[in-house]
Amino acid sequence: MENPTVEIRDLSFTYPGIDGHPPPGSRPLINGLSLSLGAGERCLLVGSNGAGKTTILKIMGGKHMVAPEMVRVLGRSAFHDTSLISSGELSYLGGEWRRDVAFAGFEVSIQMDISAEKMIYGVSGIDPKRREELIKVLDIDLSWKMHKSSDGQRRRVQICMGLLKPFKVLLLDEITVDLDVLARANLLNYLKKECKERGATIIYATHIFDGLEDWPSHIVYVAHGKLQLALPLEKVKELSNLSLMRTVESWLRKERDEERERRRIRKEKGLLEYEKWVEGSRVIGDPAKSAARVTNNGWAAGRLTSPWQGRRISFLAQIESLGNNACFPI
Ligand SMILES: Nc1ncnc2c1ncn2[C@@H]1O[C@H](COP(=O)(O)OP(=O)(O)OP(=O)(O)O)[C@@H](O)[C@H]1O
Repeated sequence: MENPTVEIRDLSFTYPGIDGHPPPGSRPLINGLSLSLGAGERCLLVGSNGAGKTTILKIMGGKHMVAPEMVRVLGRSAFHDTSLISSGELSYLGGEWRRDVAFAGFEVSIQMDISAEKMIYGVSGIDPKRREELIKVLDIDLSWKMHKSSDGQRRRVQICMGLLKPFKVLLLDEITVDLDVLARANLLNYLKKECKERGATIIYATHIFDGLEDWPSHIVYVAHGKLQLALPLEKVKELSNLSLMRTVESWLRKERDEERERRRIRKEKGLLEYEKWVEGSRVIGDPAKSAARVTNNGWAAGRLTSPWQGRRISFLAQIESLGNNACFPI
């Protein structure tokens, strides 16, 4: 793809342990993931709980350090180039919204005794027309006091703040849970328009498929931190005559059944049925015994190269059978 807005190349990542390094014997949480997205594309990021969606979005949003060549947004690394976020070119919406709303590089409490108007109009350099449109789309009452608002009302203000600057890339980590049906539908329409009219790129991780049937241009499915599938929506529809939600449900069911089967076999062989967890990372077997195969898998404080570079992306066998055209150009 020429000039991708988002480019992930062979990304591997492990949450660091208390000493700042991957725990002994840990396997990367995100493993050999590659993906390219272009201007105007709306990508739905799907996967079961714990698959790694939030971690991937946070890495793209510069919240975790990886080697700069592993993740490029608008040709830059968000972790190393903070102007990507502070300029508003890259916007990340998700995370601990109940406490804070990140804006222009600052964390502002969203539960203070402050009005929606003060928060929204307190941001300088915003196109007034864009601001008015967002207030209308999200149906925000400017007199709402943040400390006395409902979860959904606060959420609308948070979303408005995150969209005030005309982003080029938007990362959404399920932020519509508290929105009512109308607010959600209006927001999704607005975001689609942003991609179509301004060429923005959106990556949206969600479990809620209501109103999404024709929203995405691409579907990306991750399981256990690995890319399983990355396809244009039409291709997914060609492959499955089920609704998008039922299609994703069938993928997750298959994944769960395979996982159960793996556990059954492990148990049969007298091995540990479940993987052990050390410092939030997966460890197979006894961590002490497996210390010998410690690898640094992408993350290292002050270290900007990865031994995993150059590894090829791996897909499930079922996806391989689709051929190379099944994936975004990488
Ligand atoms: N700060 C952290 N330190 C260590 N491990 C973490 C941390 N955050 C998440 N994890 C682990 O990383 C794995 C992936 O988590 P992540 O939040 O990325 O998944 P997800 O696909 O977004 O899940 P969900 O759909 O439940 O939101 C999980 O097993 C989780 O326990």
